Amino acid sequence: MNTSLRAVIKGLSSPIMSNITKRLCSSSTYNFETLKVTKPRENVIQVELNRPQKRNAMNKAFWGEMVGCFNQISEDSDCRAVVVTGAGKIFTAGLDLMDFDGIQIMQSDTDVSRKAFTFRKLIRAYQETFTVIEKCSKPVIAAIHNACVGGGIDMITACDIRYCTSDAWFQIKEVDIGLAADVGTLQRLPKITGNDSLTRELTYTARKFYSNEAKEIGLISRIFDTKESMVEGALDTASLIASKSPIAVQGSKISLVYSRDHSVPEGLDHVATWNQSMLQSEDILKAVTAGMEKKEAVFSKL
Ligand SMILES: CCC/C=C/C=C/C(=O)SCCNC(=O)CCNC(=O)[C@H](O)C(C)(C)COP(=O)(O)OP(=O)(O)OC[C@H]1O[C@@H](n2cnc3c(N)ncnc32)[C@H](O)[C@@H]1OP(=O)(O)O
Repeated sequence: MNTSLRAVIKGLSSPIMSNITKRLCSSSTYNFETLKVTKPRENVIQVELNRPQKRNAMNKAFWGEMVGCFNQISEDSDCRAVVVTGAGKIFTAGLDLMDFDGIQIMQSDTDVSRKAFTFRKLIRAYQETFTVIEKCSKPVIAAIHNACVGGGIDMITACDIRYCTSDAWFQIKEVDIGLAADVGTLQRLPKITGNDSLTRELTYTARKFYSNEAKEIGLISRIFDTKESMVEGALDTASLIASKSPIAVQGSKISLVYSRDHSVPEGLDHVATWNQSMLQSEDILKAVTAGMEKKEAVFSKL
């Protein structure tokens, strides 16, 4: 941010503006029980699912913390790309079957319709846990090793880019525990793979599928031999993204997400409206000049 803008923002005294000032002028610290958040590279954040003893199963705390974490990342001007990894033996075992808000709702003896309303609120809240990844303007790369089960597929399908290890396997497990997947897989996977028939097969049968098939169907874009090489590869991609104009990268993400859910004419109209402002960015001159001079451009924080 340039000095005069900083001064103007600092001069504004309302509580909302002072929050904005804090956001723009200071870098974030992250503190979560189920997520380990680090900054392994310049302008890159790594979010590690961090319950290895429980195979990174998604417990009550996790569903809330993801929302807090990604909202914070969205506002963090020192972050331009994110890598999501899993600690320990596997990426994630999906929903924590022992620590799930639905258990209390099921056990309560309230009227069935009232229970239904409560369940609806819970499901909508759990959906938000992964939709925040899509809403986050910074590109998010999922780096998946070994198993990615149930809620794990919901999560990775909300990410921008997916890498995995050669030993990775995937399972849309929900029918095996008696439910229809409801936090994103059924909506996002067919759009990612463009294969409706296969999405239905994988959903109805809950059969495991492995890294090669995941790559063939377009769920995964790169396979690595080891977790270490995959995480390095994901961080390299994140660093490359972070070296580009944040105006260009974040505008691209917003346009891609919008266009996925709209017609081509609507998408074109949306990006025209977007770029009528963004084409005026200083980043364009910086990028073009650096390109001509064969130098690296340095872009201001966003
Ligand atoms: C509104 C709802 C929205 C969300 C819906 C989401 C739905 C889903 O995610 S459906 C899928 C649910 N997940 C499962 O059914 C997977 C169950 N786990 C396994 O099959 C295996 O654990 C796995 C193959 C993933 C890994 O096997 P491994 O041999 O490596 O580990 P284990 O010895 O089985 O487990 C180690 C400890 O972790 C605990 N654990 C594993 N998965 C879960 C889980 N999903 N929920 C709770 N806890 C889990 C396991 O109990 C062991 O704990 P401990 O006995 O204390 O050592």
